[in-house]
Amino acid sequence: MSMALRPLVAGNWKMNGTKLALKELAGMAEGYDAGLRGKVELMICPPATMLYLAAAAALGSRIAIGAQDCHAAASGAYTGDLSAEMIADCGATAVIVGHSERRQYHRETDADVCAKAEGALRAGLTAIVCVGETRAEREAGKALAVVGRQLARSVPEGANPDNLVVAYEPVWAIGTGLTPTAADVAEMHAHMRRKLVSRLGKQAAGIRLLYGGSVKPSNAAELMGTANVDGALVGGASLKAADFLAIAAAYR
Ligand SMILES: O=C(CO)COP(=O)(O)O
Repeated sequence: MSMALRPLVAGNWKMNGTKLALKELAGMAEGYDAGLRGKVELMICPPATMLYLAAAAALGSRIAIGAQDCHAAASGAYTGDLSAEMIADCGATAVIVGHSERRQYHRETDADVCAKAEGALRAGLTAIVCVGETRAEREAGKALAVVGRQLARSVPEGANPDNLVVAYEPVWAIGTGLTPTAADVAEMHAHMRRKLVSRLGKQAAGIRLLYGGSVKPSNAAELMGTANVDGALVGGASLKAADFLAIAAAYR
């Protein structure tokens, strides 16, 4: 944890949740107000179908709402897509871009991710840019190089660090119950910090670097306590208020 940065614990609900899940959000808001507010920022990224309702429900609780993807353009003939402006119009304040599931299943390239991040910044949203190596890349000793390259190509030149969050999500750790060691996370996050500072300048020291991939209540304190880890991007364990709050409680 970097002492100077306000930690962020964000939940990515992926393609889970109908409006019934708003009761989990209400539970999160209740737990947040009862002792976590002021210590950690919380965000939930529900499916796009829930953004408007979730943002309205989260009003007053100060849990931020984000989307999981956006199109790079502000508007146009892109059937089925959503622009960052539309996401902002729903009351969301952030959007995840370049999640490995988008890179894998939708063949998004670093250039696509960079254009989406630019769209997010244009619309006044915080861009949460995801990077991470595959198992084969880690086993080949290429993890640092792969993530360094993704960062160089996916983070917009001249981005304002205030509106940028970077999430390190090793692909092999997502949904598998496997996590890197704290030493591997520390090495990767220090590497990411150096790369971002050399690209964006000194203010990049203020960019929050999240770890994501099988974060659970049982491993949150160790992962969140690692140098240069300024929070978490949580998948499965963000679907239930009790688990999500137990992870955020690493910052209590
Ligand atoms: O992909 C993730 C968050 O974006 C991580 O998912 P899990 O926490 O389910 O491993």
